[in-house]
Amino acid sequence: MGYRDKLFPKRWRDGFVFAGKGIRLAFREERHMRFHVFFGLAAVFLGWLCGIVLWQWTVLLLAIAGMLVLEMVNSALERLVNLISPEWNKIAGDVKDIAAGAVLIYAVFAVAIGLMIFAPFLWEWLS
Ligand SMILES: Nc1ncnc2c1ncn2[C@@H]1O[C@H](COP(=O)(O)OP(=O)(O)OP(=O)(O)O)[C@@H](O)[C@H]1O
Repeated sequence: MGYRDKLFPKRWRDGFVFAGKGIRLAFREERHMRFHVFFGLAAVFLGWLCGIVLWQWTVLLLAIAGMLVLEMVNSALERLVNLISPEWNKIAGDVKDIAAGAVLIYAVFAVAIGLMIFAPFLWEWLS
């Protein structure tokens, strides 16, 4: 076993490679994922512009990461449902709807968090 394999075993490296593949796939093939990445980056830029403090960065990054993760889980579930049940099936539809509902709930809270962090800065700029 080489020095590199001892430090970072091949199965760990493979894990990162597969995860990276999944992230690229979601970004390339899922429109909503690109939408969330765009708004996440816009929020980070706005945070930098406004000079938000550490706790605000923490909350903002948690909200963005949560949104991206949830969207990816939703996309994975959609694909799994399409694989298992390509025909119409009530339970298959329920699974997709519940997962989509979870994304919507998170998105509403993420927007609320964004407003709570940035509204005071926007208010100051406007007044
Ligand atoms: N196999 C199925 N059986 C029953 N209902 C389904 C099935 N597939 C989809 N549906 C219903 O149609 C809706 C839309 O499904 P679809 O696969 O187009 O997902 P989507 O949310 O539009 O995906 P995308 O994120 O790619 O736009 C689901 O939320 C569900 O209500």
